[in-house]
Amino acid sequence: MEKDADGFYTPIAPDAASAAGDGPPQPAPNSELIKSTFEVTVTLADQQGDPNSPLYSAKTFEELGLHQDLLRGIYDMGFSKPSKIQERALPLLLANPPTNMIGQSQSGTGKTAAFVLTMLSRIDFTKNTTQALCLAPSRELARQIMSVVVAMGKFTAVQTEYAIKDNLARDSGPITAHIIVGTPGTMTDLMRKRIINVADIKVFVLDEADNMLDQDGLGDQTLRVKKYEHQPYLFWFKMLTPSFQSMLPRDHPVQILLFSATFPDHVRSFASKFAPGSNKIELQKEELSVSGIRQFYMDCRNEEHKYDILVRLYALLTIGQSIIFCQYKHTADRISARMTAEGHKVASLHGAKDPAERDAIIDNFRDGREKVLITTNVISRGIDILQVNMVVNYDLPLMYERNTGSGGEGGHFDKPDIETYIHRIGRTGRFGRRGISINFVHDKKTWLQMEQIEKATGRKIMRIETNDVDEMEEKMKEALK
Ligand SMILES: Nc1ncnc2c1ncn2[C@@H]1O[C@H](COP(=O)(O)OP(=O)(O)OP(=O)(O)O)[C@@H](O)[C@H]1O
Repeated sequence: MEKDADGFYTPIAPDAASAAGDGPPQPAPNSELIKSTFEVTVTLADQQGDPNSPLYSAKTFEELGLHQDLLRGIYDMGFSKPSKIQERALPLLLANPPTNMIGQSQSGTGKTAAFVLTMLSRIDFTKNTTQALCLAPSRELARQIMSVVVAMGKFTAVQTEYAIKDNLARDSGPITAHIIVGTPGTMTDLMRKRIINVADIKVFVLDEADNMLDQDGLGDQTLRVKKYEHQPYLFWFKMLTPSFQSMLPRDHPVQILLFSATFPDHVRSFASKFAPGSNKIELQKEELSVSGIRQFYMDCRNEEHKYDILVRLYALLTIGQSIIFCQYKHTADRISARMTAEGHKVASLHGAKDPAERDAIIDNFRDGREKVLITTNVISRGIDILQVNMVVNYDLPLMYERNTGSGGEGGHFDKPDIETYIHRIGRTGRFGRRGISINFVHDKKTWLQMEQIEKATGRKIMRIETNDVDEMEEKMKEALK
């Protein structure tokens, strides 16, 4: 397949975009071109035609035949041209009759706009009924997706509603919003109670689909089990997926869209069943993460040394914004309390905090009022904050494996969680920007785990000396240039 240097543009500030006034919508002024080097494979559901043909890619948003109101929304957001995934996916997503899609593209390459435009394009605004549902694994991501729906739909009559915890009044009546964005547990609950009416649903989107469709103990992957306490939405989805699907309307087809930066093999086949007959856009295995993210590691002596190094990095962490990932909520709380007591300004966010507090913490971070966020996997996926230029894996992401053998009760966290690693580091280096990630390793076991990650992702992870702060600073500043 031909390499395409044209697919990937940096955004420009929204206020610099051509204001959406009267007359035909105008693209944002030329933005700096960034070479897109990754390759995608397109497989068409009907096996007809050549997926490399220009017919299957759109170099401009106009070519897509989008409604003027949507074009105005896109340009108002400062987008001038489609990114590679948008260029490839949108013609397939918008074609009639609607076809399902499994869309894979690296973190920060613009998948959200692809599925949001599809939802908005398919809404019949003359009807006050729910016509599109979108599920995301965390409330933070659901809120972010909603902000894109609202921004892109700014010049349409779209009505939206959340299906996230504590967002609806207890006695709220039926929802009539065109698009509902939420998390699986609340969405399913509202569907069961018939507060959400699915009769007119045309589009159903699963963002971070591989995560939510991970069937764990099924098929030949019976041993690959993640521990639900650490990813409770997996539990929800595993329990609810079959009933969820059965709640969707049967009298007309629903376009099912599955998007993610990762689709591990054991999820891929289930995804194909969940979204039958889909067009597929897939990444090569060795291109799962973007090249703009420079990856480093630091050899720490022990757990306490990890903390010391983090504190020594503080000045660097606050040059832009940074996210520190821990395996456990209590670790995130402990190190943030300790750093705060020592006079550093940091925030911590995890799933045990109440919803209002979570919203305030992520909003503060998004607006730059907090510069360092210490967290768990809860925001490892999807969160798009362009100023984040550093990600620290204070603990490497690990997956839970059940013990094998007779009487194999319990399990252990020993195996690196490659997908979560790819998503975590993808919180930086968004849309062609540069970013750096640093892994803390502190013993042979963690070193070997990191080696497995390096092998699986095919990207070099460079060592940084922990006892030479100047070298540390120099290397990092160099990487961000
Ligand atoms: N065509 C475009 N022109 C300019 N900027 C864009 C364009 N498309 C998307 N962006 C911007 O790129 C950033 C990343 O997009 P998005 O969050 O959709 O990435 P993603 O592929 O969903 O990433 P992830 O896998 O991490 O969820 C966003 O800030 C978005 O506004």
